[in-house]
Amino acid sequence: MQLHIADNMEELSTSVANWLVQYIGQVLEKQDRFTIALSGGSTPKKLHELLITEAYRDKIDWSKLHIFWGDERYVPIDNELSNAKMAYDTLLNHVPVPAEQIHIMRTDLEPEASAAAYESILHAYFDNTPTTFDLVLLGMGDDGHTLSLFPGKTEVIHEQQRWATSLWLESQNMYRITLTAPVVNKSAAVAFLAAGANKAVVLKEVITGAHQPDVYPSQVIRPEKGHLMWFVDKAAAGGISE
Ligand SMILES: O=C1O[C@H](COP(=O)(O)O)[C@@H](O)[C@H](O)[C@H]1O
Repeated sequence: MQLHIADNMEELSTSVANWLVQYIGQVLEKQDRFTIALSGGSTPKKLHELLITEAYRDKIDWSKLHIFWGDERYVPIDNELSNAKMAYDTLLNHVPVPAEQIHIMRTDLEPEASAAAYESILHAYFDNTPTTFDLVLLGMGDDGHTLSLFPGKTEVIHEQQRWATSLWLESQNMYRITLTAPVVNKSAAVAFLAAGANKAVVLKEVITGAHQPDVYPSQVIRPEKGHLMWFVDKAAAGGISE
């Protein structure tokens, strides 16, 4: 595991953007597509905004990117809570990724049908490849959740077979659709982005504490062969050092 600590959100997003440009370029020297799962929430917004600036936009061959999501809130795509809407507004509406290479988690189907449809897409992409995604970008909530793997949602946290599933979240009165650990842990690289002092206590437990994935679901993310990176700001790092 590699831990990168930036001074603030701006620097954190810049480090990830620089690393991303270099990593995508390196992967595309060996293959003709780059598969990436985006995260939702608020943390990636700054990164997205940077990637569409002149400094970065032309350094990425967007035509070769294939876009997925790590999880989705079961709301219509024009709802402010939609992870897909956030990514379109801040990134995808501004870069030339072919529409047929963008795979949203659908919320116009029943939650379980949507998860099953997503799994079919994932299997079509990855059944004959040694790894799944080239990169999964993840966030972490201040309760330790990542994707839509929330504390106490034991069955979903410990899922072994399915690559995508749906779940009901009482606390938010909402269904979620999420990738599961088996498909994420087969990725070539996973990068967590976390910022803010409200994440410090949990981040320390996730990275340095005992393995308790039911309490801290982010701990279930352990790529089998791929790289695991954490990009965090000083506030989230608290007392942890690189
Ligand atoms: O609900 C969610 O939250 C996490 C963390 O979001 P953040 O606002 O703290 O960055 C996010 O990674 C996930 O995709 C999203 O559905």
